Amino acid sequence: MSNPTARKHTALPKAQTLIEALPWLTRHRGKTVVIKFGGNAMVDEALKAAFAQDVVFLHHAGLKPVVVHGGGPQISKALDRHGIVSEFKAGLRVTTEDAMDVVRMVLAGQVQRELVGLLNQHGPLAVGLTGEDAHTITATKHQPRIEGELVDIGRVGEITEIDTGAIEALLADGRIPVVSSIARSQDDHHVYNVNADTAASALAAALGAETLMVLTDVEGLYEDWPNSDEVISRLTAKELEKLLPELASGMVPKMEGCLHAVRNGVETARVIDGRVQHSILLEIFTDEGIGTMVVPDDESTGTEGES
Ligand SMILES: Nc1ncnc2c1ncn2[C@@H]1O[C@H](COP(=O)(O)OP(=O)(O)O)[C@@H](O)[C@H]1O
Ligand SMILES: CC(=O)N[C@@H](CCC(=O)OP(=O)(O)O)C(=O)O
Repeated sequence: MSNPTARKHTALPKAQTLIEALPWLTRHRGKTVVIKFGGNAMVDEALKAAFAQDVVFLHHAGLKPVVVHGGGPQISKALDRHGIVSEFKAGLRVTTEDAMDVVRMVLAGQVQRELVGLLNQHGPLAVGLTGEDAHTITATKHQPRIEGELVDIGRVGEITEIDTGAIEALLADGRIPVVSSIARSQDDHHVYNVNADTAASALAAALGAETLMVLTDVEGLYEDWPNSDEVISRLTAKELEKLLPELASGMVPKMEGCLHAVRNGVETARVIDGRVQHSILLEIFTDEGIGTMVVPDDESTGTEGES
């Protein structure tokens, strides 16, 4: 027969881990966290399942997670199957009318459904929606300027308005909203393709979220990409603003999104490595964090690594 005292002792480290999390949980209880899960980070089944566990953990710990998902690689694969070539300009997908149908089908019908399914393995928690639903995200045609010229990239949207009503109602009902980055159009009765980083940051700002977390396929913002893998662990909005013109395509909407978020009331915006299992919990529970944290200018003197 096993010794009950020894059994209690082996469980002690688990109790200590829970107790260590107590100050963090007390500080963040009731706060909204917008988590962007990038298509490039959704690389295997175990990672997606661990992501769902982390989000459900935050929910049960009393936070209000809102998931915004990407799906760039998944869209490119589907377009390829339809014989449509993927082309990016200014980091955004050139989206013809035909491509838009595929984008919507993949984001809302495939990627979002899969995440909702994974989250709901833990209970009746997740509800999927797109920016079209209840006017959550409204956009107008986006025309980026490339070398001084306005360029037509099809049905790509620039967000003009966010209505947080549906998401707030779901949060109040104890649900986890899972949002696809498709917007209703203010110009016609069709829809727009919106970059998922941009959608996540606009939602974080409109919801008054405490944190925006962007999960991607690199460790964070590299100081001198692609020459070195030195990650910038913390920077202020002003410091980030200076860096923005030097950044390359994939990081541009992410870091612009982080800047927009912290300039509009979000306390911290973080870029973290979604290829690491349980990266959300690691970012939260380790003092130094594991990725890049952007803070508003007036918090530049805040406690190093405070999370
Ligand atoms: N300074 C940088 N630091 C890190 N990654 C960078 C940087 N500049 C460009 N990148 C690229 O950005 C990519 C991430 O963006 P993206 O491919 O759009 O990912 P996601 O699908 O997660 O949105 C990285 O894999 C990397 O190739
Ligand atoms: C306009 C635009 O580029 N939209 C993106 C939407 C998906 C996305 O942003 O996915 P990731 O986060 O995985 O990159 C696209 O069509 O790929």
